[in-house]
Amino acid sequence: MSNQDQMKKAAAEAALEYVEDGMVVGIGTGSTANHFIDLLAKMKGRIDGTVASSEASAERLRGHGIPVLDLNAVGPIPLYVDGADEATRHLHLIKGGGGALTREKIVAAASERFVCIADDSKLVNVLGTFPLPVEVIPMARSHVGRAMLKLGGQPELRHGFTTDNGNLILDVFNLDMTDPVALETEINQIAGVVTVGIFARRPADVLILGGKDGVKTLT
Ligand SMILES: O=C(CO)[C@H](O)[C@H](O)COP(=O)(O)O
Repeated sequence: MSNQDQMKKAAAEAALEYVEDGMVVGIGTGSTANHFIDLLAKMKGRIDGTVASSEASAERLRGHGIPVLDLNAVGPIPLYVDGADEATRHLHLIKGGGGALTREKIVAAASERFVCIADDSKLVNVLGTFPLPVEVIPMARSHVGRAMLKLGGQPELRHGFTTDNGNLILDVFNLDMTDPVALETEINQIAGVVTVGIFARRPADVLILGGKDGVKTLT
């Protein structure tokens, strides 16, 4: 396992502390979330089930014999655990590197506590070095692309990729993200945008970062 992967795993392990008996746990997507799934398997008898943010995570959960529930069949979720592509000290995030941003944002919104887990290379002062994923309805691809250019970004279609919802992803480079709440609101309002990968209006509540000197928690 690479050093970075060990740091991801250490963050995932620390997140287990937030899991309580009888909980339904929201589960993110990506390599850090996968560590969390594998670790959660050891305590699967203690939770009521999970809600997955992607088909890939649902499949991994089921592979461990962990029940996966429909979000519509559960009430508010007490805990959501997921990774991020970038995070700030204000717990604002960029997500969607794995293309699961829409379901991730839905599960995060439906959750009372969002614990974000990452290796500490993801911590940044200002979001935006990582290209911003935007999920778009296919017929709106060019329209949304032009809107991104107007905002000062350079959109690139994620070739050969379709989301779990049947949509496309534009990865947008070089956006000014000094006010992530305002930019999230602005991009959300563009017709054809399903979800923008800025998680600032609903930031994480806890950020657990694995590093070479152990795990740090920001709240
Ligand atoms: O937003 C995501 C998927 O849509 C992931 O959380 C993000 O891409 C981080 O992935 P990883 O844990 O593999 O570094």
